[in-house]
Amino acid sequence: MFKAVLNQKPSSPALPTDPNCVSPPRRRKRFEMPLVPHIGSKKFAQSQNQLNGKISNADRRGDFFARRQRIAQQRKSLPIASVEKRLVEEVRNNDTLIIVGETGSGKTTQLPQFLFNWGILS
Ligand SMILES: Nc1ncnc2c1ncn2[C@@H]1O[C@H](COP(=O)(O)OP(=O)(O)OP(=O)(O)O)[C@@H](O)[C@H]1O
Repeated sequence: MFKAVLNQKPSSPALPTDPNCVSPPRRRKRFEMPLVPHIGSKKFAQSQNQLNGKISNADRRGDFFARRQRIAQQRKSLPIASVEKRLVEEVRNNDTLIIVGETGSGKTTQLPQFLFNWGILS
């Protein structure tokens, strides 16, 4: 029975060979993040140390709000934060988007959160 199913011809032609099938053009784009003082640079390390130092005592006491504030500040300091809105628009407007940015700029950890917050992912 399995063999019989495999030998059956499809009743309609496959989409790619159908001359009447015109697929819409795919929109592709390359998005390059701006270079900003970043991981590996002294300035970035200093800014992260400042952020860590500022609230670390409250953090140690398990202060939820201080911890949340520190995370928010660290997220804001990442290069990807400055292009959040533009990036979300590009994701909306393109079928394929290649995002180029320095290592540690926030592509992996921040982009999914942006897409969730802007209602693109649920
Ligand atoms: N588990 C973690 N704890 C603390 N900080 C983290 C953690 N994971 C990532 N980070 C920090 O978050 C920032 C963004 O990292 P992320 O992995 O999103 O960058 P990326 O652009 O995807 O990097 P890559 O190109 O190397 O994958 C970096 O500064 C990184 O050090």
